[in-house]
Amino acid sequence: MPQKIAAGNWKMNGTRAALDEARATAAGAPDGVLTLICPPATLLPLMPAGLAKGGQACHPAASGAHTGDIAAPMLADAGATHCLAGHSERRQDHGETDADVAAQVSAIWSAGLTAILCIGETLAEREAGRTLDVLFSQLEGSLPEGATAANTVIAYEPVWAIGTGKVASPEQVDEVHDALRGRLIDKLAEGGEIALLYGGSVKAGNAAELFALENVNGGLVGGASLTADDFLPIARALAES
Ligand SMILES: O=C[C@H](O)COP(=O)(O)O
Repeated sequence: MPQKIAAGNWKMNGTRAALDEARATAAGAPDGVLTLICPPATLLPLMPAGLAKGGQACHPAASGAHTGDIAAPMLADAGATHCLAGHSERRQDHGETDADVAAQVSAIWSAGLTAILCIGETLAEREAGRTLDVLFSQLEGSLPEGATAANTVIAYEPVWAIGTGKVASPEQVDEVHDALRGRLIDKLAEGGEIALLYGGSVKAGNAAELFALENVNGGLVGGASLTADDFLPIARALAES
């Protein structure tokens, strides 16, 4: 069985005052689930024990003259075990291509971290009936050779559902996750064991029905991961699924 993962992405939110929420989340994290928070890099070394920690992005190089960037070994040094790659906000705001994302995933692996590779279609692509084509193409282009259940997690995040309050329906998520699972099994020896997360307006009220789906192994949660009151019920719903 793939690992169950409740992953929070704090995005560009949080100063030291937010560490109280991380502490409360760590204190209430349920057994049987990897509860992970990807805070801003400034908070990474300050995060409490009892939670897994992740970076939100990294540069493909291990060091060098890249002002403002963060390298995967620095994230590892600051306590991260995971790092997101290819989040749609990075693809949009920073023009990251599949090739850029693949280079980041390789860097994440080289630093001994697990990559959480994000893929997702826009509303226009969904309405044009291209959802699976887009996702398979992102998978092909942004996941290098060598993915295993230990070094890779895939997060399906429909762009139109991120931060909009519009969660994908269980039918839509089920269809996509089943297709992704099939593709991973076809391509990779450990494709059946790689955790598949859903992301996009996950909250306490919809978590249980999403996590009940066969190929949904957890969530990548943005807004509802910022407080323990919002995030813990999601992690608990996953533990009970
Ligand atoms: O990384 C998290 C996703 O972008 C989902 O964000 P959201 O839960 O605020 O919609």
